[in-house]
Parts: sequence; structure tokens; C-alpha cells
Amino acid sequence: MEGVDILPHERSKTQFDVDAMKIVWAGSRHAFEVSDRMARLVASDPAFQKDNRSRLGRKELFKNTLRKATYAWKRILELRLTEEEAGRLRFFVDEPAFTDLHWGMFVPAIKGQGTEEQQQKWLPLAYKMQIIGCYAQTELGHGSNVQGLETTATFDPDKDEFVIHSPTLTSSKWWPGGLGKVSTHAVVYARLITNGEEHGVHGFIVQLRSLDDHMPLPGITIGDIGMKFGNGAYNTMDNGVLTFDHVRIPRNQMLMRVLQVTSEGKCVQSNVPRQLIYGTMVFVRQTIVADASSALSRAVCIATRYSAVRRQFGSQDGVETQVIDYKTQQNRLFPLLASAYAFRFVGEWLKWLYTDVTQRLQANDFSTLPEAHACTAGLKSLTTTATADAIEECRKLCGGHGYLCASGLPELFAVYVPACTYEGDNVVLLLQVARFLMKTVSQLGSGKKPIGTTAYLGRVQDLMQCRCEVQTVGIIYSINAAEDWLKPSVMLEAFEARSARMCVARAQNLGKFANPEDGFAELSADLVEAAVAHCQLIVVSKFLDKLQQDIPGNGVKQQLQNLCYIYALNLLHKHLGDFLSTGCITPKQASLANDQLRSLYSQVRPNAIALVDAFNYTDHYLGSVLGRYDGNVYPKLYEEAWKDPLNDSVLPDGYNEYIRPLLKQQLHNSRL
Ligand SMILES: CCCCCCCC/C=C\CCCCCCCCCCC/C=C/C(=O)SCCNC(=O)CCNC(=O)[C@H](O)C(C)(C)COP(=O)(O)OP(=O)(O)OC[C@H]1O[C@@H](n2cnc3c(N)ncnc32)[C@H](O)[C@@H]1OP(=O)(O)O
Ligand SMILES: Cc1cc2nc3c(=O)[nH]c(=O)nc-3n(C[C@H](O)[C@H](O)[C@H](O)COP(=O)(O)OP(=O)(O)OC[C@H]3O[C@@H](n4cnc5c(N)ncnc54)[C@H](O)[C@@H]3O)c2cc1C
Repeated sequence: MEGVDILPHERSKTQFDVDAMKIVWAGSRHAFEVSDRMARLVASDPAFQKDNRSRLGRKELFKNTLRKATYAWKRILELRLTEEEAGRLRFFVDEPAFTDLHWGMFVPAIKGQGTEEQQQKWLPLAYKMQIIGCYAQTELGHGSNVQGLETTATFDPDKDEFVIHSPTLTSSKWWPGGLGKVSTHAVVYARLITNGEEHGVHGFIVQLRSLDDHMPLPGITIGDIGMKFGNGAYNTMDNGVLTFDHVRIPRNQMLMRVLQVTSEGKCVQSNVPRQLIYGTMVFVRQTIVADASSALSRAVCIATRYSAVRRQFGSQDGVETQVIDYKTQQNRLFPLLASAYAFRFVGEWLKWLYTDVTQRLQANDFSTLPEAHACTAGLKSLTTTATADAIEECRKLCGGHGYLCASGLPELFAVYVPACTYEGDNVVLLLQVARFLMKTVSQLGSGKKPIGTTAYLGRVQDLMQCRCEVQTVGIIYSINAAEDWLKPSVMLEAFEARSARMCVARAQNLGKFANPEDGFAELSADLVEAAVAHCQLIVVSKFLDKLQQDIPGNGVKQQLQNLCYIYALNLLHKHLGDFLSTGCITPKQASLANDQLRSLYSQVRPNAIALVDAFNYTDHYLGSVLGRYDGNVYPKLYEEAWKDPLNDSVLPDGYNEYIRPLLKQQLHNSRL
């Protein structure tokens, strides 16, 4: 069968309604229609072409991004796009740009931390992009430790101004996207000092460049921090360095929703908790979780289509085996496909949680903020780590051709992998989750009932009572056959028990230390494992919740069920040590889980292509010869190779200087 016939043949085997699945993936029919329209708009406009990105030098690449970003903004205004449509358009343009930080961090920081008055002054300017902003928190010497930032904001009551200053080299702002060459303004995080006293880190709106000629204002030094990992990729962004030499700003440019500074330099705490200063990070972490499913599904779409097209070995009659039919390929690929769906649904739920906490905050209810912080931090960490690893796995699943830029995977990896670091290093964020969990466990004795995602810890007492029995029989008595693993309550119980037991065991170990902080530092690697177990439980439980909903479309629910159990059983297999050592399941039950997993792979196999078609990605967005919708891989790969600048001429530049003399010399030597 020819390449172009394979994918249609695969599609003919589909056992579910793909159009209905597209709507489930998008979240609603409306969301699907908006997304589909924006994808086509971008794909059909030559201004958004992106296939030469990895071949451009930095300056050319950056200028190209400026052109695209400003053209996108022009189209948004011309077409009067809604916020939702603009967001989807940005998504399909698929190129990191200064606008991401302006809309994604500068605007949310003012909204979340500015007073009404400040919002009224700054937001209209930002919404019209009459000013362009970035988020300047990280410094050369400090990123994770926000309280360790060195930039100072000292109040001068005589002039009613703050003096922003970088006292050391390590206090230089370092990394903010959009800062290097574009932003006119920044929300700068600095230590507040009034009347000689320190009041912690706060945000300040600082103008950086002239709105007339774009030159840095007096006392400000700015530049780009240099090339980053990979060609193209995140090099479209001007991550910058910034220092202040006693730069003065009016008092009303400190973001004062949490703390007000009066003209006498007195600090007045509002009823809003201090943690709200970290609020922009909570918002962005939530968007990063939703983004993880996009990046992962894109890689999986490429690897799945190519695995169906690619054949190796097994030829009796001249037709080799499609590599997607090898169980080892399925065992590597299908859990990633399942993860893409799992992250999609947990992302939807997290968006709901974030909206809920925001509404509560507006009504001065701060009770769910710690949980929102733990969930956004933990899920950001879990999903970005898994996605970065998965993109690399997809590259390997595509064999040698995956290493070509034409596969789209190297650039996707390079642009994605910093998500494990930005918005909080993934390990640092898991330690935040661990703190939250240990605090929750420590309060169990006082009768405080845990709620939300930690409600299961309230049942910990019961679980621990079974401990003597578990060593031999496990706590889940109802698993005696492979199919028993397909019961939602059983799966949930296994993941809850594992996480609860890991948390309680860590809490008990912490109790052995005289100083809890010493204990936390000593046991931090174990604590991170408990945090991972808790976050995996959240993903599994939200996928199971999704299956409880009414899901229309022939066969759609069945496919989602298969994927949900593949996601959970694969995790169980990978973390078997946790499940066995905590006595949650027996080795026999683990073996049954594995049998069930293999059986689910066989059920997914005929639907694999349709399950990635349901992402509804255009070839423009995928940017991959291997992942083409039509499966016409080899002719296009061949065609693509000839586009490389090295093939512009038969003889390469440098032939006369280097190759010719070398060959002549060898000829000369061989004659000797
Ligand atoms: C093409 C153009 C088209 C035009 C387009 C138009 C439309 C487009 C539309 C939309 C586009 C939008 C695109 C959006 C995309 C966004 C782009 C993202 C790019 C990424 C850029 C990256 C940015 C950054 O990286 S910014 C810097 C991030 N930095 C960090 O994350 C630092 C990590 N460190 C920390 O968070 C903290 O320091 C810490 C938490 C690790 C420790 O802090 P510390 O004060 O020491 O805290 P601790 O004592 O441990 O805790 C104190 C208590 O506070 C609680 N807590 C901590 N953090 C939070 C929090 N965030 N929220 C709530 N509570 C928090 C903590 O639990 C403690 O509580 P307790 O009760 O006292 O125990
Ligand atoms: C592409 C990109 C874009 C960015 N954009 C912005 C931006 O727009 N604005 C902005 O302000 N910042 C931005 N950043 C900075 C980013 O937020 C920080 O790099 C990030 O928060 C990590 O901090 P760090 O670099 O200080 O890492 P470090 O904290 O120095 O981490 C180094 C290592 O130490 C470990 N570590 C650190 N602390 C602990 C601990 N307590 N316990 C155990 N291990 C620990 C980490 O796990 C890691 O392995 C960006 C970064 C990147 C890569």
C-alpha cells in the first residue's frame, strides 16, 4: 500500500464518531468552531508561514517575529476578534513573542495586584497596546527564591517617589520575555523599603523606554540575554537583562492591592493575603497546564501518523509490518496519547478551579487559595515534565527521521522544554505541594477535615488501620481478574491509598526530627515523590469524573474509557514500587493490571489515527512532514531535503578552500 493510501485505510477502521470527539477535545461545539476557524485563518495566510524558522539567523528571526506579532494584532483589530478568538489565533500562529508576556503576565499582574484606580489608569493603555509590558521578577542571582530578590524600591517621602535600584550585578533583572528589545513598561518586583524598614517584595510599574524614540530612559540599561537552546524555538523571544541606577517613579506606581504606602511612607496592610503578590504566577501556571495537552497532542499526532506509515521487518509477502503494530511501539506511544487526553481534562478542571478561586477572592473569601496554589503548582510541574519527556520519546518513536527538523519535533522540544523551568522550577513547585500536603496531614489529628483534592486524606485513618493485613493481601479485595481494574472505584481507591500512605509515612518520618525545617530538607526527595503521587491522583480522578458526564457521539465514551485506564494503568506500572511498598496492591494484582493494559492497547490500535485526528490540527500548525494528514511522507521528505540551502549549489562553499586541497594531497600521498 502507498503512503497516501495508508492513513485513509487506517481511518476506515475507526469505531467511533470522530467529529463528536473533536468537540469533546475542544471543550464545546462553540470552542471547536472558534478554534477551527482560527486554525484555517492562520494556515491560509502566507504571512504566518513558519517553515523556514530553523534556518534563520537571530536578527532575521526576531524581526520576522515582530512582523508576525504586529500583523496578528492588526488582523485581530480588523476582524474585531473576541478575546477567545484572539487567543486561538495566537495559539495557531505558534511563535513565542513579546505579546505573550504583555497579555499573559503584564496585564494579569495589573489586574490582580493593582487597585481599582491603578487598573483604570493602566489597563486601557495596555489593552490598546499603546504601552507594551513585561513581567520583570527573576534576577541573575535569584529566580526560585522570590523573597531573595535584591532590587530595591526605597520610598522618598520628600518627593513622593520610589527609587528603584539594582545594588549588585546579581540583582540585574534577567530572563523577562519581551524585555530585551520591545517592552516600554514592566511590572518590576523589588524589596520595598520605607523609613529605613523592609516590607518584602512587591510589584511596581516602571517605564523603561521612551514612547517617542524607544530609547531606554535615564538610569536604565537594557539588552537581550543571548541565544537559547535550539534553532528558531524560543529565540523568537527577546528575554532580557535590565539594571536600574536610582530610577524614580511616582508613589502611585507601586501595585497596592495588598499593601498601601501612604505619602508619609506608612505601610497599611489591606485584608487581602500577602500571597496575592504571587497571583500572576498562579494564573499563568494554570494556562501552562492547558498548554501541555496541546504540545503533547501535537507530538503524539506526528508520532502516531508516522508509526502507521512507517514499516520495518516482518516481510513474508513483500509488505513489511507497520511499526505501530509492534507492542513495544504501542507500549511507548499509547500512554502518551492517553496522557494528552488526561491533561486536556485536568486542564479544563483547573481552569474551573482558577475561575472559582478568583470569584471567591473578589468576595474576600481567601479560603481556597492554598489549594489553588498547590494544584496549579503541582499540575504545572507534573504535566510539563511529562510533556517534555514525551516529545523526546515521540522523536525516538519516529526513528532517524524524527531527528530531522522537517519532523517538527526538534523545534517543538526546544520551544517546550523551558516550561519545566519557567513559572517555577518543577522540583521547587513539587516541594510547595509537599508542604501543603504535610500541613494537611498534620492537621488531621485536630479534627480539621480536609476538603477538595485532599479530601481523601481524611480517610487516611481507616487506610492505616488496614496496615497489618496489607502486606499479604492488599487493601483492594475486589481485584481478582484483569477486568476488575476497569472499575472506576477500584482505580480511584488504589491511587488514593498509594498517595495517602506515602503522605502519612513522610509525615511520620518528619515527626522524628527535632526541627521540622531540617526534616523537610533531609527528606525532600521522598517528599517530592509523595507530591507526584498526589498530583497523579488528581489527574486520574478528573479523567474518571469526565467519564461520569454525558458524552454524546457513537463510541466516544468507550474510547475515552480505554484512554483513561491506559493512563492510570501505565502510571501504576511505572510506579509499581510505590503501590507494592505501601501495600496498596499485591504482586498478583499488579500482574493483572499489566494484562489489562495490553488488552487496552489492542482496543486502541484500530482507532489510533482517528484519536489523533480528533485534535483537529492543520498541517500548518503541526509543521511536520512525518505527521502530514495525508500520510504522503516519503515524497515530501525527499522534496524537503532539496530545499536546504546546502543544496542550492552542487559544490558547497568551501570546496576550493578545503575539500579540493585535501583530496589533491591524498592523491599526491598515494602516488608516493
Ligand atoms: C501573535 C500575537 C497576537 C496578539 C495576541 C493577542 C491575544 C493573546 C491572548 C493571550 C495570550 C496569552 C499567552 C499566555 C502565555 C503566557 C506565557 C508564559 C511564558 C512564560 C514566561 C515565564 C515567566 C516566568 O517565569 S515569571 C517568574 C516565575 N517565577 C517563579 O515561578 C518563581 C518560583 N518561586 C515561587 O513561586 C516562590 O518563591 C516559592 C513559592 C517557591 C517560595 O516562596 P516563599 O515566599 O519563600 O514562600 P514560602 O515561605 O514557601 O510560602 C509562603 C506561603 O505562601 C504560599 N504561596 C507560595 N506561592 C504562592 C502562590 N503562588 N499563591 C498562593 N500562595 C502561595 C505558600 O504555600 C506558603 O503558605 P503557608 O500557608 O504559609 O504555608
Ligand atoms: C525561557 C524562559 C523564560 C522566562 N521568562 C521569565 C519572565 O518573563 N519573567 C521572569 O521574571 N522570569 C522569567 N524566567 C525565569 C524563570 O522564572 C526562572 O528561571 C525559574 O523560576 C527558575 O529559577 P532559577 O533560574 O533561579 O533556578 P534555580 O532556582 O537556580 O534552580 C537551579 C536548580 O536548583 C534547584 N533548586 C532551587 N531551589 C531549590 C530548593 N529550595 N530545593 C531543592 N532544589 C532547589 C532547582 O530544582 C534546579 O535544579 C524565564 C526563564 C526561562 C528559561
